Amino acid sequence: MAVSGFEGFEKRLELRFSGAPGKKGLRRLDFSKLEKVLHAVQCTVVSAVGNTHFDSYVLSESSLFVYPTKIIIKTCGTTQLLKSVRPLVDHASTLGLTIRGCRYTRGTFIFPAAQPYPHSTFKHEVLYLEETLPKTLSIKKAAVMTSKSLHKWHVFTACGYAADNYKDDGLFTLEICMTDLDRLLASNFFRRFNDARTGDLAGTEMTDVAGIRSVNRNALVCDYAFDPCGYSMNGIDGSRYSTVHVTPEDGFSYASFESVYGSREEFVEALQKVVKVFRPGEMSVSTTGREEAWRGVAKALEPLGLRVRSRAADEFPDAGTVVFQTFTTRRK
Ligand SMILES: C[S@+](CC[C@H](N)C(=O)[O-])C[C@H]1O[C@@H](n2cnc3c(N)ncnc32)[C@H](O)[C@@H]1O
Repeated sequence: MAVSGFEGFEKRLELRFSGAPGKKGLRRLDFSKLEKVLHAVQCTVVSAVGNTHFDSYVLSESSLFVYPTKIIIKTCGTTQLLKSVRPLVDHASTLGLTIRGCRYTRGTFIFPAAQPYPHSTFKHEVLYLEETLPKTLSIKKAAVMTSKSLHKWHVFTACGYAADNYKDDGLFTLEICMTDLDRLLASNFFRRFNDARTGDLAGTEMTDVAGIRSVNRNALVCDYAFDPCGYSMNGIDGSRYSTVHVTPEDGFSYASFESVYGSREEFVEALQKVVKVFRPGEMSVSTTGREEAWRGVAKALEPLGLRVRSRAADEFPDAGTVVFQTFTTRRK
């Protein structure tokens, strides 16, 4: 942990592959190999669950999702996420899979000086990715999407041939980053002193008490409570994942939510439920994929007292349209 506090803002990496012989693809990767990759990143698995579509792991610092031809790995704190790129590409190759696309995103760190190389600056991260990814991923773009506050959205994407470029599959990814959480609501993510319970049991209670279960009642939830505070959960619902992470400490409180949606109607309800769980003073909402996904976000947040402060949009190879919007409460 940084001397001053825990860095909640996650780094997120998505690697897309092709050529999976057999249905399981990357899911055939030995757990011991995954553990070694995570060791290099400096985190461990605390809980795991899977279904017919994918495997989901709650990590000591956020989450990992393994699909037959896609890996999403999200880590916070002072982890070195990008150290996973080379071993993941190499392991995939031993399974007959070739990397086709890479997407790396993150917000603005609360404690940037505590980040180790290559996460010390976005420039270092981009150079590291460019040096580490196979040269075949030659269509690249890196950009920092700005806002009226300190919050920025850092995006790097890379893919190979034009044929590997982004294809609209009707889905988009929603990523929410919330800071300055309501103190009373944040207290739901502190464990009772000496409660003598496992992280899983305490996590399940937090999921219910905080109202996270109601965000998607169809999801199978894998949750974990850290000691003395902190919470992570992965939800799995068919082929779709959702994930929530909470750093509740006052002064650097942070919570994130991420999921995949097919329609605006679907996600607007989830967005409102998530905001009610945390009542953040400030938040950002990033939508990646379908261009029109951002519409309706401001209207959904307005009744909850959140006012749009900025909106930025850009196009990325392998990702489609990214729209980054920031909000503040009226009390600010
Ligand atoms: C891993 S969780 C959630 C991470 C997520 N990115 C976030 O900040 O929302 C981080 C929270 O758990 C707490 N925590 C307690 N023990 C921890 C551990 N061994 N590893 C990581 N976090 C721990 C941290 O202080 C922090 O409040």
